[in-house]
Amino acid sequence: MSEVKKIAVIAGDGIGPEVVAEAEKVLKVTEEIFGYVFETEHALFGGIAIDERGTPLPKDTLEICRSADAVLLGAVGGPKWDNNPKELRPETGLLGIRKALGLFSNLRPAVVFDCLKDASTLKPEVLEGTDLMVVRELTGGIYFGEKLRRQGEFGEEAVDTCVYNVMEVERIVRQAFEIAGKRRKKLASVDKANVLETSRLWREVVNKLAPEYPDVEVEHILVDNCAMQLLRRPSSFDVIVTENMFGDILSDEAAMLTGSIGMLASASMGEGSYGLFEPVHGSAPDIAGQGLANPIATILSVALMFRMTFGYEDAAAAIEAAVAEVLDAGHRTSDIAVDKSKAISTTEMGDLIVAAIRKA
Ligand SMILES: NC(=O)C1=CN([C@@H]2O[C@H](COP(=O)(O)OP(=O)(O)OC[C@H]3O[C@@H](n4cnc5c(N)ncnc54)[C@H](O)[C@@H]3O)[C@@H](O)[C@H]2O)C=CC1
Ligand SMILES: CC(C)CC(=O)C(=O)O
Ligand SMILES: [Mg+2]
Repeated sequence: MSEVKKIAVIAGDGIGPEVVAEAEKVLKVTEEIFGYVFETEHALFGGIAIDERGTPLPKDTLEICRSADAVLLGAVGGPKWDNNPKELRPETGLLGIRKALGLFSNLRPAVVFDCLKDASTLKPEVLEGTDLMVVRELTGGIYFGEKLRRQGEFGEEAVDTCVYNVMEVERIVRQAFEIAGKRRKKLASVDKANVLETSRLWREVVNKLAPEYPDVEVEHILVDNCAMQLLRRPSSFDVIVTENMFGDILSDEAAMLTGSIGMLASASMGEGSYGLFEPVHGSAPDIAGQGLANPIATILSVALMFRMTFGYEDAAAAIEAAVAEVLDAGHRTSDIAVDKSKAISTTEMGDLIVAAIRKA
């Protein structure tokens, strides 16, 4: 019997439970077809944990994640909690779990499916061949810096502080170089070095490490230019490495290359193979509870888990092939449908992908 792999499952808020339910169907069919064994343990997290336990990140949830081999997360957040004090916001729990688990490296692949080119707002010829990976520093920068309010010369002021140290930059840049070395050997380092001191440190570190990776071509690009070039020449990008906030923004922009943020998976890793796997998107309160959510981002996050944490390349490839097969057959959730009248539901998309895995 295959070794039991423990997966902490966090559904979260909004569409989180809907898309995680589809991903759990994929876990089950993988056990059936490939003989792998998963022990899942659900944990409360985010807004629902605030409501039920008075904190977005209960201690037992962190323990469940720490004792697992990997974490599958849906999404957290919603208008209900937006005006809470900082410590009672779901997003604080998200930043907290990333920091607590040492997950400094957020990998966000964006690959254009040929059959989905018409789902993008960009011209098909511009999208041709787009296959990029955003490597986002995930536990530093302005999201984790000091935040305060104070009385200034002109009334109340708010302050957000951005800090990066050499160690934080080196470890994410090294990962990005190594990833680029296994891909098309091009690394675009994105910063705002013409203004920000943290970006000047970032660029110095990239330049210091570059000689260790002579086969990787390095491009330094300012974040505003990169945001524009992502729409102008997306297929020219291989690996993008950048700090936390820029990566957050650019990876959502990359969603439009693929047709929808409902297509974007992610892996949050530390130095080892342990990881937290979640869709790039959020809890989508505007469509929650309507069966509209595209589960593919979460299902492809399971494929990333199989590949990066468990080494189950066969199962990872089977999931990715099943997603491609279902999309090639013309099945679309509303976010990627040209003819919305033909759109299928979250559960129908999940069932079709499971059937395609089973049939393979
Ligand atoms: N990792 C996480 O848990 C994240 C949580 N959030 C939280 O989510 C909440 C909503 O944030 P938004 O800015 O609206 O971002 P969002 O990513 O939840 O939604 C942005 C837009 O994309 C659509 N969308 C998102 N996922 C989709 C899917 N799977 N299928 C189809 N359409 C999808 C939504 O309907 C919405 O129109 C906020 O509370 C935010 O803080 C936002 C990003 C990440
Ligand atoms: C709380 C936010 C940083 C979540 C988010 O937007 C993300 O991780 O992409
Ligand atoms: Mg984001």
